[in-house]
Amino acid sequence: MVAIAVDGLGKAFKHYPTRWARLAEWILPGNRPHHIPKWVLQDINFTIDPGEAVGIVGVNGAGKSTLLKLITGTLQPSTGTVQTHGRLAAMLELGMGFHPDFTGRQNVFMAGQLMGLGIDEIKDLLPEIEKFADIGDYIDQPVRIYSSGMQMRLAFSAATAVRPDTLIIDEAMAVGDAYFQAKCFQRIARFKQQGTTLLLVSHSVGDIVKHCERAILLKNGHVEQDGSSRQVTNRYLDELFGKSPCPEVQGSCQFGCAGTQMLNGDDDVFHTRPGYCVEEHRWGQGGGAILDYLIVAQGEHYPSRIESNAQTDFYFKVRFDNDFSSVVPGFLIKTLEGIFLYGTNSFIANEGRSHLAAEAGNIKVFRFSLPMALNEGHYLISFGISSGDPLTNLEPIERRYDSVMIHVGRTIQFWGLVDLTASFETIEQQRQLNGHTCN
Ligand SMILES: Nc1ncnc2c1ncn2[C@@H]1O[C@H](COP(=O)(O)OP(=O)(O)OP(=O)(O)O)[C@@H](O)[C@H]1O
Repeated sequence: MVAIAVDGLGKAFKHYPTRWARLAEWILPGNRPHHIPKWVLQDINFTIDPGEAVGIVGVNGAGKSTLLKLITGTLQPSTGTVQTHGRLAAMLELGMGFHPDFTGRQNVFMAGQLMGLGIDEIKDLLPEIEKFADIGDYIDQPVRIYSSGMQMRLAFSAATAVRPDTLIIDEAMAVGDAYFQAKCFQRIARFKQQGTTLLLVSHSVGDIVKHCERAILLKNGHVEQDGSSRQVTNRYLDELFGKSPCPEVQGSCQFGCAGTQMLNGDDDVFHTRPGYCVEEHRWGQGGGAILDYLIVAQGEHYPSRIESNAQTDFYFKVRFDNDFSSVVPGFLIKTLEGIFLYGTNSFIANEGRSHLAAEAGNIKVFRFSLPMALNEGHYLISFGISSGDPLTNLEPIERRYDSVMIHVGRTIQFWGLVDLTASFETIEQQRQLNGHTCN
């Protein structure tokens, strides 16, 4: 028996080209239809086994929420079938359909009954629901005065008061604060251990990889990929950031071959390289251009995954169109959320010893080498070339911010984003001697 079986599922919404078309269809029901079917899901097929944790990813409008609504029965399919087994709890949208004029407590009773619980059962569960939601006296206030985070707290707490066979969550937890989200994920993890099937829609690749072993990528209403969450989320990020595979330079040869390719050409091929982000921010005052880049780690060019702490070389090639008495290449790493993790330039990295000049027509390749002392995740790389005095006034010739995305693999060596390479020792500070304390 499977937990969820989706077979040939499709959903078309009615799209009316004009205001009058809707009216015409309403007042002339027997007449020809005045709408155009807008298919948002077509021919979706998959099964989910009991106890599996599956993430659904896809860009805005890909059909994720519609799929969950079809699975939970909130929407009726236009084609195909959905079968679910066991008790299903779903957090589809904020507030789980809470009535704004009723209090939190009254809403919990209504939601509990909709989930098939009896009044006495709900009464027994209420103290635990209140404790988990932790919204204090608001439980007796009308839901309309709740913040979105408070609604989500109460909704999650009520929906998961009894372990469901299948738990379906649509991005709803994003409105909770970090502490409450962690509490929710702890509960979800416990349910998973006890056999609950999980279906999770999230734009957070980290959450999908952490909580789901499998993921499904929806694209334009179709299943684009169904596989391990790591592979599928990588593909999703490629969709988001526009990675363009470049098979001729992928592989595991040493730097020489691609390095020669980099050195030889003078075309701008930056955007053709694996990991390139179409949404880069490219700017500067001119006088040169960053044409190409290469990443080498573990003996691989453009590795799809860099092991945490692996020594990594970032090469980038610059064409100079003007003469510069001093040029300064620079390099930055940020998280996908934009947190600036690390930046350096040739001057800082060489402790002030580096002085570089360039003439119009020169093409130069620069390299920053560093251990990828970061935790698992995706990061954005920026390259820059500036002119002027690195101590007083640098003018950007060209900067390609957030132009490359890298994926750093899992580590068990530290917690947090960055490996600050702490050392540890036990210091024996005090010794007891004959009842006296000696330092
Ligand atoms: N009730 C509706 N009537 C008409 N079109 C709808 C309706 N609900 C959804 N759609 C359309 O279906 C498409 C898929 O929407 P859906 O909300 O499922 O996408 P999604 O992947 O969940 O997006 P997001 O990441 O933005 O939440 C969108 O183009 C949306 O406009």
